[in-house]
Amino acid sequence: MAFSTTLTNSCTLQSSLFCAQKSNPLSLKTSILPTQIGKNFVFQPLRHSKVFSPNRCVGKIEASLKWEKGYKNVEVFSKEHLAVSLAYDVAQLSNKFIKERGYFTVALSGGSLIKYLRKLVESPYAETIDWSKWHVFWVDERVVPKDHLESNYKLASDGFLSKVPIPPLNVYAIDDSLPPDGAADVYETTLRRLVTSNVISTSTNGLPKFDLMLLGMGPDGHVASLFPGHALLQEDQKWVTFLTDSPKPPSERITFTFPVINASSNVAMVVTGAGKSTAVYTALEDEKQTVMLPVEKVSPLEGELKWYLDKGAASKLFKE
Ligand SMILES: O=C(O)[C@H](O)[C@@H](O)[C@H](O)[C@H](O)COP(=O)(O)O
Repeated sequence: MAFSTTLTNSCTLQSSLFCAQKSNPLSLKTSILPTQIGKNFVFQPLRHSKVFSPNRCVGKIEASLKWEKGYKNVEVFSKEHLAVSLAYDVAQLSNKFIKERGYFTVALSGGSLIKYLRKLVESPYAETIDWSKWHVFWVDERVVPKDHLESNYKLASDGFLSKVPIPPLNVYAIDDSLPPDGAADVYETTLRRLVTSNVISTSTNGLPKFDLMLLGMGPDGHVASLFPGHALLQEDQKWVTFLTDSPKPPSERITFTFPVINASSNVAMVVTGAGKSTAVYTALEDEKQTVMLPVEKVSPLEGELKWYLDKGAASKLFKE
């Protein structure tokens, strides 16, 4: 429950407000959530500056808002403040897990997530995080060469990994010489080896338990390469699987399965843009749809899920 620690430290006032209204969290929009004036939201100051690190204060995150809904922790930021907050939280988790276990295992998605990690490569994190203990994986990857424009590895390497001193052997790209089925099998074998050697923790049900999984979400509610209506949503045996019919190009991909995603210690769901507001609303509102979006299946069994939204992605949550 590492995120909880961060949240409690940073937001005592809201936590008590949220607890008081937890039975109907969306009613918060009429009380402490923002009112909409024209196209702008008015945010209430939320955080106690005395419990912030200096860096957190510099980011003016007091202009964000947050509420809890059961296991779901949700924060809404400007895009800039989202990057500041995400970096702070990732750094906290990195320190915690390196202290506890000697490693920090992080699984990345592709997409816009990578640009929201940009503050991690800046001061103070660039100097203070013990990058030598990081082990980096991909939640999903397109089966293309590593230098291909569509490669999630290339995206992360160019925008993040090349800027920090993570040992190359700790960065687990797919074997891009293999077809999708072979690449998925080899990736799962790698995970099994790292679970055996305790680099990756193990959940009580014997699955790899990543310290942090960083997920994006598509406008259709997909996460990783697990798309609406696809048979892989039900995969419960494999840790890593493949598809050759991805509705989002490129068609050939490998992906972690939901059991592995939900075995994580921490899942950060980083979602921005008004184009995703309907899927965000569907995922966070109470009345369950007959057909669940993939994102609704993200529910860590022994861990913590936290949503990082921008105002566009959160916009439907605030409508009366
Ligand atoms: O390989 C992929 O296509 C990505 O891993 C994908 O799952 C991504 O995370 C979401 O589509 C969100 O992407 P955006 O944040 O760019 O919308």
